[in-house]
Amino acid sequence: MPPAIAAHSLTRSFDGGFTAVDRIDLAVEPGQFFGFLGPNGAGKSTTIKMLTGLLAPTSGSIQILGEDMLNNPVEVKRHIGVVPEGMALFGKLTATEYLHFVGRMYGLDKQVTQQRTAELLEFMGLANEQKKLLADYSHGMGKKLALAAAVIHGPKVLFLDEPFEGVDAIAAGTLKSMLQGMIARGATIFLTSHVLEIVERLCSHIAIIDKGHIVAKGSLDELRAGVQARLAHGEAADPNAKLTLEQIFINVVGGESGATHPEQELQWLG
Ligand SMILES: Nc1ncnc2c1ncn2[C@@H]1O[C@H](COP(=O)(O)OP(=O)(O)OP(=O)(O)O)[C@@H](O)[C@H]1O
Repeated sequence: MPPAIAAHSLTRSFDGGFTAVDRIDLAVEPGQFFGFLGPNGAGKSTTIKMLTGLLAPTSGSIQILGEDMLNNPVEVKRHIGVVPEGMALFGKLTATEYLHFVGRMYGLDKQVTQQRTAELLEFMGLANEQKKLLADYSHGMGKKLALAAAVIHGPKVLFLDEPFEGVDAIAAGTLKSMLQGMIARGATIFLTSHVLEIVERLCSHIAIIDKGHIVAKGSLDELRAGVQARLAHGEAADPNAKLTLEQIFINVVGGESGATHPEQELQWLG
């Protein structure tokens, strides 16, 4: 079986010559819950936009479920769902109108679209907000609706850019169990999040991008072993300590960040 997501030497430069994503390779196997991590500005959203056909790469290749994204984007988009950065909702529609539009756009018939719309709005706790225009939705409500829209056609591969940002704890719990249910039924999920406790609980495999380069990838245990081996050379390391994902992340990308030395910074601040 081909990987659910494969990218080879994927690169994106912007005007002025700045390269946000620099020759990255990714392979996500079917059924994996994959966490894509990195500091602010590392290139996560740019990568997701390329993988989902929202942004053309400068160079490199992308295959989704063995299908070439760049040569056959329409076929690929049938099988994927995406919650992009910024969500891209239509402010002048209600939630029901929006989900009907998205469902029909994916080719679902009217009855299935209506049924799934009602189920999704109920599931997301938005059933009482059906008359409100999306422009008047709160940020968290918009996130939940964007996720509903991303799954209405039952995608095999789901891309989520910060799905838990601004979502309350109860809804986050509901979303997590929905995503785990999708994985149990064979879907593949590619997710970015700065909430590392959630990523640690959900994701079996992880890649970390920093300044456009992949600096670590593998299963959580492989990443842990890599950092542990590096730390073993230092004096402060406890070889028996089980590193959290946050500790792994900070070890992999935190070295140059001013935030790791807060006592040296902003002395004038209170
Ligand atoms: N359209 C654009 N034009 C110029 N530069 C851009 C554009 N889009 C993104 N960038 C730059 O590319 C780099 C990567 O941005 P990206 O949004 O992919 O980061 P990110 O890892 O998702 O960050 P965050 O965690 O803060 O959301 C940043 O330096 C950003 O300023």
